[in-house]
Amino acid sequence: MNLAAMDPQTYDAQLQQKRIKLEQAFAQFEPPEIEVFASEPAHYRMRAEFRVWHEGDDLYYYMFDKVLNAKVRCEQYLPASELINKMMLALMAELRPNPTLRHKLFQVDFLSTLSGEILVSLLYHRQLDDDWRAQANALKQRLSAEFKVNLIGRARKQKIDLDKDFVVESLEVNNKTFLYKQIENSFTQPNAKVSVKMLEWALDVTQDSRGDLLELYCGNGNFSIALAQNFERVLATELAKPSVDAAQYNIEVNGIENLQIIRMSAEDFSDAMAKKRSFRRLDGIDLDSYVCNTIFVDPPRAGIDPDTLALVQGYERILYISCNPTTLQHNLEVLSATHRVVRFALFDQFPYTEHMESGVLLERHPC
Ligand SMILES: C[S@@+](CC[C@H](N)C(=O)[O-])C[C@H]1O[C@@H](n2cnc3c(N)ncnc32)[C@H](O)[C@@H]1O
Repeated sequence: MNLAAMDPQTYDAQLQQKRIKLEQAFAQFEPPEIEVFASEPAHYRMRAEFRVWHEGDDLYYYMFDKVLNAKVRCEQYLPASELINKMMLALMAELRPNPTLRHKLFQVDFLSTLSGEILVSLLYHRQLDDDWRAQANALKQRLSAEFKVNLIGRARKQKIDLDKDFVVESLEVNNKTFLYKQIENSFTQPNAKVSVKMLEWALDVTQDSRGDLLELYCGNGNFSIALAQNFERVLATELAKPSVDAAQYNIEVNGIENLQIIRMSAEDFSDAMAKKRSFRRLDGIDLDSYVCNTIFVDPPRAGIDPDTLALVQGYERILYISCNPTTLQHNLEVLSATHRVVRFALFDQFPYTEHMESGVLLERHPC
């Protein structure tokens, strides 16, 4: 974290620098002009985590500043949503004078939404007992006068949900509302408003699609749910069980009837598609019945492994969302032998940092 860089006055200039850097890094692939999607310059992060410092009777949130090489007290945090900032103040005012709730508390995580829900996780270096539970319940009651809040207590091998361990986000995508269950400690896009721009861009680049869609690394169905309208059917896979459970909920609550999610790693799924191995989880799913011209991938920072990349390369159109330009570059070095980049976007998910989220649409070279 570099707190000095977080200056809304310099936001536009910082984004231009990112655009230039991305343009230079990908020049070898001769992409069309980059489409740039800016963030809000403040209050754009829906998640934030803070360490907690104890100093006599005082108690405060802090972050580690890489440039100053020091911890910095945070009463408020510019990147975090307004809801998180409001909750930071209300929560700390409650925790500071409460011996039970502050005892050995070392971290607080916030997960907020545009829908107004917020989840607060309190992390401790001690086991949590009935006294903690009673105090936490009373705290939740008091906070509920002002917030749609849920509290979770965590300690080594212990997790106490006072009510539920998720929030339901509501995103307006091209004038349609989609609901998304987001589970504590599972992957969700951090910048909700930029996430909406990503969904709208993905809908735009796939609007003339034919047939079915195969999606790898689908998380809680963030893209799958929105993209289903552009395809006959969607088959999506994801490794993490909580995300798959959230995706099933999201299919139901959004009334999506042409989307099926399977819990499987991309590597195993590639083996199944290549008929190298068979898997019980695929019983009842006729992979050969899917007619997919398009594959959609949104892998973790490590990018796509070689076997999965070989599978991806077999499709006519590849839509690739990436949170790591370095691994995207490596994967494009392989894919560019058969495909060319026809759309290229920079989504500023992570203002004031080096991180860059990009979107690439590739089409197979004509033979
Ligand atoms: C960048 S996130 C994208 C999630 C989703 N597309 C979204 O927008 O929320 C990458 C996802 O890949 C999943 N993942 C990580 N390694 C995987 C693997 N080997 N096979 C399948 N999924 C994996 C993670 O659990 C995570 O949900």
